[in-house]
Amino acid sequence: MAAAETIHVDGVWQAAASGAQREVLDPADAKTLAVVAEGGVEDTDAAIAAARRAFDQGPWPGTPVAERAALLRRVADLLQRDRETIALIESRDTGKTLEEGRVDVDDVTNAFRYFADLVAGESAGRVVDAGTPEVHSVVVHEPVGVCAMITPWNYPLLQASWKVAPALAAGNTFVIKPSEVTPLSTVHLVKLLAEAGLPTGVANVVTGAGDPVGARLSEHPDVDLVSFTGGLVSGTKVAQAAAPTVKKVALELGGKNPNVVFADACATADGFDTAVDQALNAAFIHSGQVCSAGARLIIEESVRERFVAELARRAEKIKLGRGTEDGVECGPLVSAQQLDKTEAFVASALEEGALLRCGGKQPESNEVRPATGYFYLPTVLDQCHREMRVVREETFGPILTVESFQTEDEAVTLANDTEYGLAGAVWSADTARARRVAARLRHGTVWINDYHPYLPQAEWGGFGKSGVGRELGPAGLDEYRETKHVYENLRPSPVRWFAG
Ligand SMILES: NC(=O)c1ccc[n+]([C@@H]2O[C@H](COP(=O)([O-])OP(=O)(O)OC[C@H]3O[C@@H](n4cnc5c(N)ncnc54)[C@H](O)[C@@H]3O)[C@@H](O)[C@H]2O)c1
Ligand SMILES: C[N+](C)(C)CC=O
Repeated sequence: MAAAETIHVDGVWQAAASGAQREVLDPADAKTLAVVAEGGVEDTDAAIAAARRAFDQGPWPGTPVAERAALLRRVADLLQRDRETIALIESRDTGKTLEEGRVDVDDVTNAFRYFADLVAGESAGRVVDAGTPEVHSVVVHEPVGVCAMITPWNYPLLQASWKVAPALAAGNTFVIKPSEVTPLSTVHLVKLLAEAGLPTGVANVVTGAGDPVGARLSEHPDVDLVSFTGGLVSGTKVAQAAAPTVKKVALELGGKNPNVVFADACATADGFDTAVDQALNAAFIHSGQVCSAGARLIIEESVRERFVAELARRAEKIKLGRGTEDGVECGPLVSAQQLDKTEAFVASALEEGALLRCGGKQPESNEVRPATGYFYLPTVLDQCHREMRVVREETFGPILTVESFQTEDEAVTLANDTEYGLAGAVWSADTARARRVAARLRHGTVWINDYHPYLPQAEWGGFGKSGVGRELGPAGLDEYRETKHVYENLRPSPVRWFAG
C-alpha cells in the first residue's frame, strides 16, 4: 500500500480517483505526519457499490452467528497484538498521550469482545404466542444492510469500533469515513479486519472531507443506515441529507456536561482530594476534547473558594507536551482551528465577566510549546453564569467554567440548563441525595462519585441535542438490525371474506 492509498474498496487499497491527497499534521509541531488520499464522490459511490454487492450477493449477512463472533474475537486479538503500534498512531495523530492511546486500544478490544459475546449468546428468535397451536409466530433480527459510518477526530478508533463491531456482529456491510484530521488508526483497523478473514467488500473506507464524502454517504439511496459521531452542526446536516431516502439515522453529538459537587463530598480530606482530582480528570483529560468532558463545574457555594483555589493550583501543574513523551499529562489541541476556537471562547468569557483563575493562554515555554504546536494551558474560569457563551456552547477545549448553587433544586436546575444532555456527574457523601439528583438529571449517562467511565455493556448516548439512538450495550447492537415478524400458519384454510 503506497503512502496515499488509504481508500479501501472491494478489498483493494487505492488512491483517490482524482489523485487528490491530504497532509495529516502532527498537532505537537504542525509538521506533516502522513499523506492520505482525499476521496471524493466517485470514490464514495464505488465504496457504497462494493458494500451493496457484498451485502446483496456476498456471504457475510448469512454467515452463522458463531463464525461472525469468532471473527470479531480474532480482530480483538489482532488489536492487542498491535497495541503499541496503534497507541502510537493514535497519540501522534490526535495529540493524546501514549497511555491514553493504550487505554483506547483496550477499550476498542473490549468492544469487539463484548459484541462477539452478545450475538453468540442470543437465541435465534423470540417465539410469540399467537393464541392458537395452528400458528407458529417468531420475531427474528436481520442486518440492516449497507451502513455508513462517519467518525470524529478525538477518539478515532474508539468511536469507529462502537459502530464497526456491532455492525459486523449483526451481519452488515459498511463504508466508514474517518475524520480527515485523524484518519490513520481507522485505516489500520480495516487492514486488521481483512487479516482476520472478513470477506472482501464487507469493510470499505474512504478517507476525505465531511463534504463531499460524508455528505454523499448520508444522501445515497443505496445506504440503509448512517451512524454519525461528531458535532451538532454536521450531525444536523447528516440528518437533513438522509431524510429524503428515509434511511435509519443514529447521531452521537456533543455535550455541555455538568459536574455537580455538593459540600458534603468535600467534608473529609480524602473526599475533598478525590473530588478535586476528578474535577481535573473530568475537564482536562485529552485537553478537554472529550464529548463527555465535565466542562461545567457546578459547586455548592460554601466550598467554592477552597475547591476552586485547589483546582487551579493543580491545573497549573499539569505537564503539557508531546503525547509520546514520558511524564506528559496533556498533549496539544488537535488543530489550529481548535486552538483558535479555544482562544475565542476564553476571550468572550472574560469580556462577559468571568474571572480567570489559571491558564487563559498558550504556554510560553518552548519546552512545552515546540515550534508551532497547538498547545493551550488548562484554564479555569470562575464566576460564570448561564448567559455566557462559554457556559452554553461546547468548547471542546481545556476550559472549565465554575458556577455555584445554594440548594439541591438549584443544582439540578443548573445541571439541566443546556440544550445538550450527554453526560454529567454528582458528588455527594449522602447516598440518598446523590441518587435523588441523578434521577433528575436529563443526561444519557450520570456518574455518582466518579467521572468518565463507560462500559461496553452499558448504552451510551444523549438526551436532547446530544443525539439520537444509543451505542454500546444491547441497544447498540439493535441499531444495526431490522426486526422481522414471521407468522406461519400451520393449517391454512380459506377465510371466506369474499363470497365469490
Ligand atoms: N456523543 C459522542 O459519543 C461523541 C464522541 C466523540 C465526539 N463527539 C462530538 O464530536 C465533535 C468533535 O468532533 P469533530 O470536530 O470531528 O466533529 P465534526 O462534526 O466536525 O466532524 C465529525 C465527522 O463528520 C464529518 N462531516 C463534517 N461535515 C459533514 C457533512 N456535511 N456531512 C457528513 N459528514 C460531515 C467530518 O468529516 C468528520 O468525519 C464534538 O462535538 C464532540 O462532542 C461526540
Ligand atoms: C465517548 N467517549 C467518551 C469515549 C469519547 C467522547 O468524546
